[in-house]
Parts: sequence; C-alpha cells; structure tokens
Amino acid sequence: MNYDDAIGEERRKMISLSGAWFIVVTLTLSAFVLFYAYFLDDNKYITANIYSKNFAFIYVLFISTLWVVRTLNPSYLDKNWMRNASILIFINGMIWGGVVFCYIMENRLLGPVFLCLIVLFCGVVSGYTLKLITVYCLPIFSSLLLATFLKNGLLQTMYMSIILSGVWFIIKTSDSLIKKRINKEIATSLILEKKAYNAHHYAQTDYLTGVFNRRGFENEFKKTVSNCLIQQKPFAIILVDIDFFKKINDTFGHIAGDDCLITVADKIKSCIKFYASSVSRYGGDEFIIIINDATSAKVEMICHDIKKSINESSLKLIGERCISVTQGAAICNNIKSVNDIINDADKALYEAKENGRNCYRIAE
Ligand SMILES: Nc1nc2c(ncn2[C@@H]2O[C@H](COP(=O)(O)OP(=O)(O)OP(=O)(O)O)[C@@H](O)[C@H]2O)c(=O)[nH]1
Repeated sequence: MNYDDAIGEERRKMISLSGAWFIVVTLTLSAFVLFYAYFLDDNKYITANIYSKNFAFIYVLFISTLWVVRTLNPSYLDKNWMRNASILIFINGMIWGGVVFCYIMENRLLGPVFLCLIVLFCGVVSGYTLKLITVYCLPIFSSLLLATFLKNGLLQTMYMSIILSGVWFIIKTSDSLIKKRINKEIATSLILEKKAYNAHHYAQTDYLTGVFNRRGFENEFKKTVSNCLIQQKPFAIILVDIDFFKKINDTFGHIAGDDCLITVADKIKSCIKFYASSVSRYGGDEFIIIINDATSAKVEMICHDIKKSINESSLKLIGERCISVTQGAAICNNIKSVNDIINDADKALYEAKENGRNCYRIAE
C-alpha cells in the first residue's frame, strides 16, 4: 500500500467513525430536544419552521456538493463510499428532520452549535484532501455567517465565526494527525523491512570477508541450477584454496591470516565482477565461485586473472608477492552432471595441488 492509499484508507475509517459519532450525538441531542419541546416549550411549531429551512438548505448544499465533487473528481470518492455516505445522510436527514420539527427553543447557543455539527460532518465526510474540505466548507461557512448577520446582527455573527473557526481547526488538525500517523507507520514499516533485509543478508554473508557464506552459496547454487534447467545454459564452479594458509597463520599470526582471507576475497570479487557470477567462502581458506553461462575459455581466463591478481597482491602484515592460490574448476554442460560438479572441481583442485600449487586445473 503506498502513501496515498494509506491516507485514503485512514480517511475512510475516519468517515465511518465520524458518521457513527454523529449519529450518537444526534440521537442524544434529539432525545433532549424532544423532551424539552414537548414538556417545556409552548411555541414549538413556529421555531421549528425557521430551523427546518436552515437545515434543509444545508442538506441540499451538502448533497449537491457531494455530487459535484464526485463528478469532477471521481477518484476521490469511490462507489461504496458514495453508497455509505448516502445512507448516512439519509439516516441523519431523518433524525434531523425529527429534531428540526421539534426544535422549538429560542436558544441562540444551541442553534449554531447544531449547524456547526452538520458542517463538521460535511467537512470530515468530504475530506479526502484539505483543499477539498476548504472548497466544501467555504460556501457553507460563508452562507451561515451571512444568514446569521442578516438575522441576528454583528455580535451573533462574531460568535458564529469563532465556532466555525473551531470547526475548521478540528478538521485541519484531524487531517494533519492522520498524515503524521501514516508517516510514522510508513517509517516503522520501512525500518522493519530494512531489519528483515539485514537479517536475511547477515544470515547469508561471511562476517570476515563480506562474500556469501556456505548458506549463501547453497541458495546461489540452487538458483543457478534452476536457471541452467530453464535456459539450458552451462555453468561452472571454481574452487579457490589459499596455499599453505596454516603456515601463514602460524608464522604471522591469525590477524595476518584474516587479512590474507579478506585480500583474497577482494581480489576474486574484482576478477569476476564483469561476469554473471558469485563468490562464497566455502570453508576455512577455501572459496567457491559460480560462473553462469560459462565456457571453458571464460573459466580459464577467470582462473588466470585470479592467479595473477593474487600473486601480485601486497598484504600489510605479510608483505608483497607472497601469497598464492590453487584452483580447480568444472563446467556443468548438462543437468545430469549437476550433483557431480563440486566433486569434479574438488578433484581438479587436488590434481592442481599435486601439480605444485599456485596453478589451476579445469576438469575435462
Ligand atoms: N586466520 C584465520 N584462520 C582460519 C580461519 N578459518 C580457518 N582458519 C585456519 O585455516 C587453516 C586451514 O588449514 P589447512 O586446511 O591445512 O589449509 P592449508 O594450510 O592452506 O593447506 P593446503 O590447503 O593443503 O594448502 C587452519 O589452520 C584454520 O585454523 C579464519 O577465519 N581466520
């Protein structure tokens, strides 16, 4: 789900919530008004007439704006949303009809408050963007202010403006709260995604050299074999073993040994970087390379580059031109030989060692 979808989803939730909230408030208030009207007030029908006109006006405005917005920009309001909103409007219309009919108080406070509740509802319901809410609320707000000014004078209008500003503030705050929460959720999910990625990455990486570890190799090998099956292209395995590594460790110490492993891994990486390939640490001083789409010429060239590059390398603690590797390679031309390929490369490595080390051999 992208950012806009998440915001849309949140706003939809808010619409349902505000609808439910509005019904509860309306029911409570109407019960109160009904009680007041029938038991305490004598002029109920006259006042009811005045308020019913106001409410009817706002409802017509609300519904028509809803339709205009929907026609102009259908992506803001989907079909289900329209249906739900219409049901809400209908239910509220019925309730308000009852309230208006029975609304007989000459109370200057409660009138605007009721109107504001409707405006708030309209604003939140229509609020897919703050811009939209502004377009939506401005005519309602201004007509309310104008009507109040003409009917009740300046003081009442100022009083109404304060209430409307409050309503506007609530709408604006709720919108920025939604955005803040979504931003936080997105940030959290990005962190989790990164953590999962890191866990996956670390589980497959050799801590010392940064190349794949044995588990990483298994995965790479599986991928290569399935590619080989699908594309019918040969692949090759090269085993690289550091010569007399134990001696390096014993003579120069384990830190020098580590340095040697890191250098060999780096040299191998740079020799194979232009090929579809991967390198993993297979054992203590042994690396294994997978070359996709391999030919014997390509494999020979890579082995040669690795030998040359490692022979020429210089190590901080050991010095220059003092390490070498022996390599054994095998090419898998048909799927039958997949299981044997590592054994073949191992045999070739053994033969190369027998041959005096610092050399390579490719299995026939
Ligand atoms: N410094 C260091 N040494 C390691 C690490 N892992 C394994 N080793 C050492 O690598 C050495 C491997 O020894 P051998 O398998 O006999 O290899 P070798 O001395 O190169 O012998 P050949 O392969 O026949 O040339 C052992 O002494 C291990 O202790 C490591 O991460 N760091």
